Amino acid sequence: MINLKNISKKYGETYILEGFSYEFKNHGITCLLGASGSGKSTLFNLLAGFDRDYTGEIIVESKDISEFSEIQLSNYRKDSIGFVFQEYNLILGYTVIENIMLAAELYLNDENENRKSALNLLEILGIKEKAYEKIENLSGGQKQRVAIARALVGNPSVILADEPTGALDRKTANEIMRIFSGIAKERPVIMITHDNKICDFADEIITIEDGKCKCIKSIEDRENDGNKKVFNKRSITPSMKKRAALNFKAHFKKFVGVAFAVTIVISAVLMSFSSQNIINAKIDQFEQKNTAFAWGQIHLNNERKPDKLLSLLENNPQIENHYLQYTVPESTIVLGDTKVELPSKSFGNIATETINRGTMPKDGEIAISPSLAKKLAFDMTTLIGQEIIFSSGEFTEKLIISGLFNNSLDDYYLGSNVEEKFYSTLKNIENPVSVIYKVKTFHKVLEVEKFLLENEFEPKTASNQVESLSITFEKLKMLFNMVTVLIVSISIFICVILLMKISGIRAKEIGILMALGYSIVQIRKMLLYESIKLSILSAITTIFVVSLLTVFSEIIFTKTIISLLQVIFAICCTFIIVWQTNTILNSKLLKTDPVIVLKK
Ligand SMILES: Nc1ncnc2c1ncn2[C@@H]1O[C@H](COP(=O)(O)OP(=O)(O)OP(=O)(O)O)[C@@H](O)[C@H]1O
Repeated sequence: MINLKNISKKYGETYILEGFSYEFKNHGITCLLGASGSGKSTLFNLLAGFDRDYTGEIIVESKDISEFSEIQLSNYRKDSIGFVFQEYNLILGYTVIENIMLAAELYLNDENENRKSALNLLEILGIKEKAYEKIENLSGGQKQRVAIARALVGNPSVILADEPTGALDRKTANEIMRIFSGIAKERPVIMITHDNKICDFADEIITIEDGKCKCIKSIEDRENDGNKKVFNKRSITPSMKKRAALNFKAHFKKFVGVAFAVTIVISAVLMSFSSQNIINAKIDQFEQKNTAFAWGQIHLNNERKPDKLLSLLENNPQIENHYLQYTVPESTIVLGDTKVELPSKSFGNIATETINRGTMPKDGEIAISPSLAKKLAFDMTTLIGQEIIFSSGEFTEKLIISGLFNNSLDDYYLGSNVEEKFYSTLKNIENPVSVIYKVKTFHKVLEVEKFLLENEFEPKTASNQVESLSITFEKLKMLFNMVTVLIVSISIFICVILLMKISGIRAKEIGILMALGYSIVQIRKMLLYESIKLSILSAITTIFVVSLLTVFSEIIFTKTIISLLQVIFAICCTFIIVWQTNTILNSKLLKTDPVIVLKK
């Protein structure tokens, strides 16, 4: 049935097998003994069709396997060979029956029939009661029985066993060998071993010496004794979708781990964007409340014409508004029956005043000093929000008191629009006292101030407060960014470790599938379905985590800090990252060398 003709195999310039020839008998156990490094595993890999780099002929069931294509080799492993390994090479996370059905599915598409034949084999091997147990809960001997059942379920012509008792104690090893003796009645069992005691069960013993075969013990070939078994082969295409689903179930915890790790990375990035949102929102809020901080004022000397300054302000894109200020005449403020007369004054820059109650005046508002407030009401705190009538010359306007600012004199500040309107009603105004300007954004105050100083104009601004606030905001942003970078780094590290670990486990599984006779096309399909499932799971995890973050942010910041666009971005990113990473890992997995992974 198996005839090795003049096999030569070398690594580099060293021949491991050189003119190795041997014809295996059609049944019985053949032990391949030999010193370590003599070439036993090399021969095993050639017989299995894992290694094609050799000369000579390997004739199995009248066909030379050296002429097989990759697909034909997969079919050869599926139809002709049943593998048993020292380390069992069963799929962890699968149950006993699932491991056996993994091989059975290659022959028959009927789940019930496959289950029946798997249970039947388990009964023969004495572990039927373990059928629905997870592989990791079995003893070494039980695992090897499962591996034997898996090897037999396809009814192979040959059993190839690599140190099948190497991990077992003597008693269990003998039990397993008795099973092999039974199997060997119908087909050849070729077994690599170091263990001389195992050879007691062997019908034939061969060894490799100087790359050639040396027969130590032989039996009469009983090929023509009329008991030759006929190996019926049915070949079908197993459902890789179903296989992917089972894998997904078996590795669910690991997949969830990966999904969460990726989600945390994405959420960390999202939080980084959102923290910028929070900071910007806080700055905006502050600016809204403290619009006067954006004002600067430049006093004009009599001899200095304001034309150059006005043109500088006009052309500066940071400036939102500017106007000339004049000395204003006496004025009156009326609140109900109370009327207060106020002297002539020039407006300063409210940005440099300290507001101790309420806010700085905006459009249609006025801020007053405490001494003036006292003249208007007994309890000055009640004044905020009240309406007064301000009049001076021809100008009369109803204004709301926005706040109280620190000043010992009877003084007031008008909202900028009111102030500007007021100037337009003044007659005979020729000499402006100062120019006042407003920058568009609060944190540009310092930039504009620097620009004016460079042009030899010295503005009066609230630069000290603005600077300290800007530094605080910057530090806050930096802190957020550092925390984000830290979280992202840790998450990426966890992701890489998890994916590498999963990849290692998966490589072994891919090796097992290859040994069982699954083709690369089938394995690629299975990995594709798994990738889709993992990517969807990761996207769902992201939706879950982002929803939680949104709820928390609403509780903590009392508003949504993550926009819908950011959520969609996070979900898409998760899907793409997982999909891409998987595609790269899967292409590496498909290049798995079963020889290497099955030996580990
Ligand atoms: N991929 C390889 N590249 C180079 N040399 C290799 C390779 N695989 C095996 N060898 C060498 O070929 C020789 C035979 O190795 P092989 O694994 O077949 O021996 P073995 O008889 O199975 O040994 P052991 O009983 O220790 O498993 C050794 O000297 C080994 O170093």
